[in-house]
Amino acid sequence: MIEVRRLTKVYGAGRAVDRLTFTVKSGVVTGFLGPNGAGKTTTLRMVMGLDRPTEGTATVAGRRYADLADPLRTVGALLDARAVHPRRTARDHLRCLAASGGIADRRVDDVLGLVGLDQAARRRAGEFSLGMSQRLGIAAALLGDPEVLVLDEPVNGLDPEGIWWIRGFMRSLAAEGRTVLVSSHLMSEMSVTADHLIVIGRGRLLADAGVAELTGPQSVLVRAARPAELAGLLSAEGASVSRSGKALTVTGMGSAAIGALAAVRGLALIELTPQRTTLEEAYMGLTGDSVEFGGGGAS
Ligand SMILES: Nc1ncnc2c1ncn2[C@@H]1O[C@H](COP(=O)(O)OP(=O)(O)OP(=O)(O)O)[C@@H](O)[C@H]1O
Repeated sequence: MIEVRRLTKVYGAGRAVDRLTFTVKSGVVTGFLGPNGAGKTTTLRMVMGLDRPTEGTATVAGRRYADLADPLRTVGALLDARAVHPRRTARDHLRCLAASGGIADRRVDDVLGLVGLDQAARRRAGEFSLGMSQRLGIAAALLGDPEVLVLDEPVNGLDPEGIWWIRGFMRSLAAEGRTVLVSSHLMSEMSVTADHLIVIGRGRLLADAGVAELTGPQSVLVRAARPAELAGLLSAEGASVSRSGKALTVTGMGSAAIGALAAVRGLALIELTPQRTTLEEAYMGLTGDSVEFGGGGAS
């Protein structure tokens, strides 16, 4: 578990992170979303003990990073995949990290296998593609077999195969009961990867909710030959109905139930369409006022 309480980071006159409070639970993938400059990396660096909070706390498994008895075995992070010695082989890079954390050499081969880099183990890390570098970074994060994983923009710049692999890998780590926090500025990516979302803008918390919750309650658009009759029937069954001409917007009842009720009463339907706010729309609505540099027009 990761717990962030009133976490604040001030740089000069600006607040990169502003009294942020949230909890990241185990067993699910939690997306950490926000536009560029929202404060995601700064937050993750404070969680990992790389930056000191101006105020507030960030703890992993109940302790600040600096107070962890065995940090590599508690939390692993991918913050900058290119932060490797370019002439060192992938294997040697991991062996150095393992040695510094008192981790046995054989774990290096285990993690290289886990991320699919066994064939590239003796190649220099400086020759790796971005996708391979991301895999190496994830291997490093997994060295201590930690219960908590923090990944900063792991799919940035990857091709579809690389994205697909990382997505599945994060899901499998969460399914093992680990805590997985992954940052992104792309809602489209997080909507297919994460179960839970923490959305920030200008350093502040904008939303902390399940993916389904963020899209709001589902409504169904129904067009019927005899709309007044159908509206009365649906209302009597407990649905909320608003009417505009032949079109009804129904909440509180799914499309299957609406179709079944109409069929039983012999009411012809012209259209029956579930309406759902896309996550992208929900995200734009949340972060619209908090982007650093808007695309034209007023900011
Ligand atoms: N070392 C620093 N000194 C001064 N300002 C900083 C520093 N690090 C970050 N900032 C500022 O803090 C704000 C948050 O930056 P941060 O990198 O945490 O955002 P982010 O959400 O990770 O953005 P991105 O998606 O672009 O990586 C930005 O306005 C940035 O310019």
